[in-house]
Amino acid sequence: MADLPSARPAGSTPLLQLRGVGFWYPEATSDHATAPAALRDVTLSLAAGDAVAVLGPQGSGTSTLCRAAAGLLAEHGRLTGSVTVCDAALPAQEPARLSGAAPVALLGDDPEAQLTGMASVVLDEIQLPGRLTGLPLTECADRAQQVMDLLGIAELAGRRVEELSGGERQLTALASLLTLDPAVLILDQPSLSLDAAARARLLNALRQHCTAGGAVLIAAHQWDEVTAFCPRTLFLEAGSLQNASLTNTEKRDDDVARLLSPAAVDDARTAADRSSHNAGSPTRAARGVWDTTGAAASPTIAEVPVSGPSSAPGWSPLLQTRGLTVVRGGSTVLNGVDLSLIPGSITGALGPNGAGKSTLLRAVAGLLPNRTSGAGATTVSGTVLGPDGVDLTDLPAYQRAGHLAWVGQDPGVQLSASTVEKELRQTRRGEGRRRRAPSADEVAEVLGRTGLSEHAQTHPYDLTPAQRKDVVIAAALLLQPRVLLLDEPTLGRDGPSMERLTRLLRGLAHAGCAVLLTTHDHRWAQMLCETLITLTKTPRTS
Ligand SMILES: Nc1ncnc2c1ncn2[C@@H]1O[C@H](COP(=O)(O)OP(=O)(O)OP(=O)(O)O)[C@@H](O)[C@H]1O
Repeated sequence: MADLPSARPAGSTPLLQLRGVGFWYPEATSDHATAPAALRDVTLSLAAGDAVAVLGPQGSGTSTLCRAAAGLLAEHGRLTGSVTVCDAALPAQEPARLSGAAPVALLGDDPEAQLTGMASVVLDEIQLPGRLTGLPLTECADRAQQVMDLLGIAELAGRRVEELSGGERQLTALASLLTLDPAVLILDQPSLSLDAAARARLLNALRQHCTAGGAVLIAAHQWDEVTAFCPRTLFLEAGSLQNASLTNTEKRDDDVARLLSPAAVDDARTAADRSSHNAGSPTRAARGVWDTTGAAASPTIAEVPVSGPSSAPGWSPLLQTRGLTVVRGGSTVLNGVDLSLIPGSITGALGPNGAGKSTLLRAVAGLLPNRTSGAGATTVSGTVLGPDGVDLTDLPAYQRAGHLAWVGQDPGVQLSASTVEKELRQTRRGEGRRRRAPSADEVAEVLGRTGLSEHAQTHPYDLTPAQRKDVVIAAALLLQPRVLLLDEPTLGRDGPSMERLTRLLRGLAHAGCAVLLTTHDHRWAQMLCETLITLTKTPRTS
């Protein structure tokens, strides 16, 4: 950005330098010599213009590395080695004293924790970091306008934060960070929830950041066009950076040129496709990274049969919608959606950010009660029929739950217990006085199916966002639903987790369940779903 006070040192001084960084979380610090480290001897240097992707499976330490690089770890465990940003040692460095130009800014990987909760309107949220760092109001407004234009979200400026879709929230959080014009931009899974067009705009923003002399560090469990943007790819395994790094330098210029051409959306996918077929792709898969560009090739996923009981004659739909229409805040979000889900089917709902995918699932689950006045005015019309043709249209959510289970985009809102096991034990199946808690064996079984066996006694908020989603999926499985509604189940998953999810869903379909899911991972959806529906975004009238 032009004419801003710069926190960047001149010349070739590294903007970010980690030297021999080790980190132990508090529970491991008592026995530092033998306890497993979350990070071990990590050495990494980023100069002006550098973009580095650190890839690794869930639990490998990618988020810990991001927080260490941002100076956010030392108080919560034992940190060894050193971290310097723009020649200042962290965590002593204080961004607030640098006249609005922050040396380092971090976008975390938890979509539920990215927004401040201090602003009710998007424009205020985006301006907030600048205002907190003492920038003049006009400067805050100028920067906010620039980053909203860059990320293509100017239309969101006056919207209420609580009304945003998942992708709109992610873009708002990114915009807030960019207003700080940080020297080092640290992004933990920045593509979470973003559609292809938004990913292309993010790439453009990252390119501008690097061209202007900044540096970018991206951490991810998934390979996509945003990680492919980085000329250097490193792998993290059990907290250690591995020797086998993938240098994309020779293809970078070509790929980036394509990614940023006018047809950036299609080209972004093409470039990532091409990258996935280079020598690095097997390396990524072997290291537990999910390749959003090559999902169909996974042999372990192909093992589970696709067809369920739907092939038997005489099965009637488990879920039907007729003319399902949702109007929110005066704008039509869903317009006459007709769906029919037969037993054993997996249906994918695709569409850009804000198209109404979550709204569809919530409307089916009965989670959008009619409210005719006020800021969140919502009207739902049309018909929803459940298993055996039972009319769910006028039933409240808790009564629909006997027929279908809903796993929302944000798992946090569905969790309330202090351990994973307690959360699952409080799931109640059946109706009225016949409702009963699941047995210990039933809980153990779903923990195994969702890969959570080792985490039975873990607090859900000590899990990764993807694992938290698994807890909610496990609770849904305990309800033995005939219809499963699954909102964005792929977010933040590594390769093994994606394969487990895929097997789980195919197993459910094989047992006769009907699954309706939403995702931005189109390759995965094409491989998994027999039916794909695409929702389009309707222009807002207010
Ligand atoms: N309470 C509300 N009042 C007004 N508009 C709302 C409300 N809640 C959601 N919306 C809007 O409805 C539209 C659809 O949102 P929804 O979350 O269903 O989109 P989505 O397709 O799931 O998007 P994403 O891919 O980003 O998750 C968005 O424009 C969103 O801002």
